[in-house]
Amino acid sequence: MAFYEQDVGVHIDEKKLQARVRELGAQITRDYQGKELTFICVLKGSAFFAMDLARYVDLPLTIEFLGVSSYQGGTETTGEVRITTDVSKPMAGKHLLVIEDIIDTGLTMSFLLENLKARHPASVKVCSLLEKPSRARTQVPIDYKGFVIDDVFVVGYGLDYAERYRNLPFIGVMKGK
Ligand SMILES: O=P(O)(O)OC[C@H]1O[C@H](OP(=O)(O)OP(=O)(O)O)[C@H](O)[C@@H]1O
Ligand code: HPA
Repeated sequence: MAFYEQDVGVHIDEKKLQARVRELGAQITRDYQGKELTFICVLKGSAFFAMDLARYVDLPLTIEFLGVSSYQGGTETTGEVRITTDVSKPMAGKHLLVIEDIIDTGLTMSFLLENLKARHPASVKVCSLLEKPSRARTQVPIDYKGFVIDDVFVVGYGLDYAERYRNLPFIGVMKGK
């Protein structure tokens, strides 16, 4: 039995996940023709998604990482979003695409959009693999969306529970959470 099977069930399998990531990459490629794009990968959760997506984007692409944390190990947000690592360059004049694994309450993304817009980029758009609309506390625009999910705590493909399960190649659901 694999290490996760007792606690985690498959929610979106690897094949479906990769097919959708490929479609999103093609859509982004079409929409940003003629432009230079900057991915803002929101750590840690979006790391796996962002790196797969980048391979499907056929454009000149700069990759920046921005670390934020608000769940701090549990299944409920603390409501306080903290930047743990900032991007390495000024963002003024750049076309930014913020890459997230999940928009749950929306608090992280709404904080990030306000923060990034204050840096005077040419544009800011949002790409999130998952959206959990039933838990939204604030409305955030999602320009590119992978899947809409129900109110379940998901793990895998970057998403964690107490730092575990990020390395699963599929989206799983925690049994009993
Ligand atoms: O819409 P929200 O309710 O704000 O939740 C979404 C955020 O929560 C998770 O990050 P977390 O704070 O757990 O940090 P991590 O990515 O390092 O796991 C996830 O990666 C998003 O960034
Ligand atoms: O469902 C989730 N799983 C893991 N991390 C999260 N951060 C917000 N929602 C989730």
